[in-house]
Amino acid sequence: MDTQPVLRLEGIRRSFPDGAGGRTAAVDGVDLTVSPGEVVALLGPNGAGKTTLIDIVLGLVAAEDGFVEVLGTTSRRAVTSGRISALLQTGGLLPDLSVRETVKMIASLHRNPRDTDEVLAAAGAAGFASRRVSRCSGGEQQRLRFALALLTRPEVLILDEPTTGMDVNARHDFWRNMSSLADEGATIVFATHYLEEAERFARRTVLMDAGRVLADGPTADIRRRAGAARVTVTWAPSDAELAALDHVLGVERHGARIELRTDDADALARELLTRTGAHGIEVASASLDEAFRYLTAPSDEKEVAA
Ligand SMILES: Nc1ncnc2c1ncn2[C@@H]1O[C@H](COP(=O)(O)OP(=O)(O)OP(=O)(O)O)[C@@H](O)[C@H]1O
Repeated sequence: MDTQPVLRLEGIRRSFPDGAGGRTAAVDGVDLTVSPGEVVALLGPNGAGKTTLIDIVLGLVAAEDGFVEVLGTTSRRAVTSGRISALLQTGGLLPDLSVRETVKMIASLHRNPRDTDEVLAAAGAAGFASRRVSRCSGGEQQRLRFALALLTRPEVLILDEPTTGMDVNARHDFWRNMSSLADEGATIVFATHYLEEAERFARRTVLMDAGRVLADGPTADIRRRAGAARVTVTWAPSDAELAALDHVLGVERHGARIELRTDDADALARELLTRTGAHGIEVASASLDEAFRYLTAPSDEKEVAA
C-alpha cells in the first residue's frame, strides 16, 4: 500500500501587504501532513488563512518560507498530472455556456477525461445540465465546479468552502456525493466555517485561526474539547467543591444558579446529583457557534472563572 503522504507542509509562512505599510501574516508557520484516504476539515473563521494555505498547496500562491510536497512532488507537477483537483470558492465559469457545454469544453483540455454525463451525475448537476451558467444559482455553479474537479479522476480533492451558496438539500446531496468519493478511497481536504460540517464529514479537523493551527486531531476530540454541553444547577459550592468536580471546562454563576461547561454532561450530572447538594438540573448542548468561539478564544478566557 502507498503510505507516502499526500500532503506534506512544513513551516509554511505567507504574508501580504496590509495596506498600511506593513504586512499581515496570512499563514504563520503551519505544519500539516495528510495521508492517503484521509478526510480532513480545515476549520476556521474568516481570515484564518485557510484559502491561502489551500492556494499554497495548489501552487497558486508561493510560500515565503517552508516546504511543500504534494503526492511526493511539487504542487505544480501534482496539479498538472490531474492527480489532485480543486473546487475553489470562486473561479472563472463562462456565463454563456450551458453546464454540459462547460464540462465538455474543460474535458477536451484533459488527456483522459471521465465521461461528461458521469461527472455531471456524480456532482449532482445532471438535473440542470442544459441550463446556461448565467442562469444557475450560486449552489448550482458550485456543483458545476465540482463536476469539473472530478474530470481527471483525482486521488486528492481540495475544496474551499464547497457548500457556500447551497441550500440545505443541496448541501446534503453534495456531502453524500463527497462521502461516496471518500469511500472509494479519495483523499479530501476541505475548508469550512462550520464545525457541524467538520463533525459530519471529517474524521480529522485542523482548527486554524490567525494563520496558525490551534488544534489538529480527531474531530470528535476537538468537539469534546470545545465543551459539548452546559449543565446548570442550583448550588452554592465552595471553591474546593468546585475544584473537585471532573469534566468541568468553565463555570459561570448566575445568582443561585451555576452553569458548568462540560465535556461529559452525563458524568458531571451524575456526580452533581449523587455527591453534592446540587438540584434543579438542566442540560443543554452547546451550540456549534458557541463551541467554536470557545475553541478560538484566547486561553485566559477559558480559565474557570468562579
Ligand atoms: N491577496 C491578498 N492580499 C492581501 N491580503 C490577503 C490576500 N489574501 C489573503 N489576505 C489576508 O490574509 C489573511 C488570511 O486570509 P485567507 O483568505 O487565507 O483566510 P480564510 O481563512 O480563507 O478566510 P475566509 O474564510 O474568509 O475565506 C486575511 O487577513 C486576508 O485579508
